[in-house]
Amino acid sequence: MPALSLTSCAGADSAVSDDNPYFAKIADDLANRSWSVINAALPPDMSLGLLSSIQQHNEAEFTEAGTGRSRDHQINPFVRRDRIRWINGENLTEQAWLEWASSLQHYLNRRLFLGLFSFESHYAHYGSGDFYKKHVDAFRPNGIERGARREVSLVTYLNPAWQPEDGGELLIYDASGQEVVERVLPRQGTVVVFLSTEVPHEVLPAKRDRYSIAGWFRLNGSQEDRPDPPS
Ligand SMILES: O=C(O)CCC(=O)C(=O)O
Ligand SMILES: [Fe+2]
Repeated sequence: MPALSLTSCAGADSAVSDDNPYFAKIADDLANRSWSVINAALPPDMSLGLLSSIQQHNEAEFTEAGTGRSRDHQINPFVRRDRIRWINGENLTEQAWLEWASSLQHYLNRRLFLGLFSFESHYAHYGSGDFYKKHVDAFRPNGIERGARREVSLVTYLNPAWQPEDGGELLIYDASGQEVVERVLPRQGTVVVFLSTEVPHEVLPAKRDRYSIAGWFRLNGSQEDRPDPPS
């Protein structure tokens, strides 16, 4: 059902200058089934740089991750246990990551007319035993909610040589949330992209330190009385 709401415009592709070979596959997958998993999609030097960047930060700089936005924000250790640190482009690797995400954003806007407006992302560290229960990253607008809703989620993994016995798999469910349609090993370079309101997913308990980045492309949340981003 969600796939129907996306109009894919293959013809526009030829006018797109980005030649990242993975972007077309991501756009096709989003249009056809709302989610995409691509192995080795992030350049290895970027994954390695991001891993060393996350490891250079003191654990004290990471905060317990919560759920819900602003006033509804809650820390709930029964739902998720990872610790996060927002990425602000403070070194060359982080800047390269933000540029990579920005070219994907522009590609998806041109191919699928998504109107993605901004991007935010954080490192996530799941220690041994940490998990994130089944959830969606955003709820469909209900006419009351204000602000820039998360539209497309982007996740990438930083651990080299992750093995099945290390746990921490990402489970992707069908729209009903009942059936697992894909199990993703959190291996360095793998990129997962999905429609934030449409794809229930879950992180199984990790059995060793699991390093990743989770990010979201948002729609423009400007209101007459309030510019986006809110000050
Ligand atoms: O790390 C993952 O595999 C997914 C993380 C996630 O679902 C989230 O941060 O919302
Ligand atoms: Fe999520």
